[in-house]
Amino acid sequence: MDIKNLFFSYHAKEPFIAIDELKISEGKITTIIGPNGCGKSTLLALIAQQLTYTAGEIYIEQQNISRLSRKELAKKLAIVYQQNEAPEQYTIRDLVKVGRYPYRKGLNSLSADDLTAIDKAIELTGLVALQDQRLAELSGGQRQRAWIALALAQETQYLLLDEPTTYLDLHHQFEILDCIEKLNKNANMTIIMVLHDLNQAFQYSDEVIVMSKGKIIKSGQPTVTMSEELIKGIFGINVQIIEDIEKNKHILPLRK
Ligand SMILES: Nc1ncnc2c1ncn2[C@@H]1O[C@H](COP(=O)(O)OP(=O)(O)OP(=O)(O)O)[C@@H](O)[C@H]1O
Repeated sequence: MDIKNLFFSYHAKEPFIAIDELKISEGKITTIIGPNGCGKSTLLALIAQQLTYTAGEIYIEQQNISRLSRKELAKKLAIVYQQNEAPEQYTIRDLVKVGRYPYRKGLNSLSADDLTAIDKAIELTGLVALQDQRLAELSGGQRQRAWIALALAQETQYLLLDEPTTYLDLHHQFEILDCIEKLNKNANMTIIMVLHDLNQAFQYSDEVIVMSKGKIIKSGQPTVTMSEELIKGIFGINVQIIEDIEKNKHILPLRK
């Protein structure tokens, strides 16, 4: 994905989001990090064409995606928001069926392709046994996986996730991140997500994008990009980057 000269403002004055050039690699996991209010969700929403930018272009495979119809775009790119709402009486399967809307014509019944995509999405998210359970009866982690399954049923190359681990306990946070990693590795999906946990960004991302005040400060491989100095500069906290016996790096926040 290529983003060029992207400008956006919620208010008419100066642009809030200002990005000259940003490339997001296909087939990789890219995580956007940065302090509260720096524009992470706004950037995701701009990529997903949920907000109209004042200038700029976003290309997927040389195609300017602002020119695509909603259905065409929904075949290329799916987004899972931080908070998602659906009728509580829906079962997981009902919800996942919604992901087939870009492929459906009118109110026709589901095609064989639709059913295959729905089954695959439910399987990839580990929800086969729970598929007839109502959303109201699910835990936060199961519910999050159900929304990811809806996005998968869209059969897109790109999956965008806005803070997919919010409100989940540590076990379920890792469950979701492992599920996302599997989608990337096994289904070759390009993942663009927002995370607050810097260690999780470190461990699960091929690339990170560091934002501050609507701008991209740095991007690249996490271990190269996220230095102690950069984290101090962006978040105003002292950290130490340490290595465990398996040579994995971890960010250790220090009290001032
Ligand atoms: N609909 C809106 N109208 C006006 N201002 C908005 C709107 N949505 C967000 N903002 C403002 O834009 C800025 C960026 O918000 P955004 O949600 O993109 O940040 P973020 O980095 O995702 O933050 P967080 O980490 O807190 O989720 C904030 O100052 C926010 O108040």
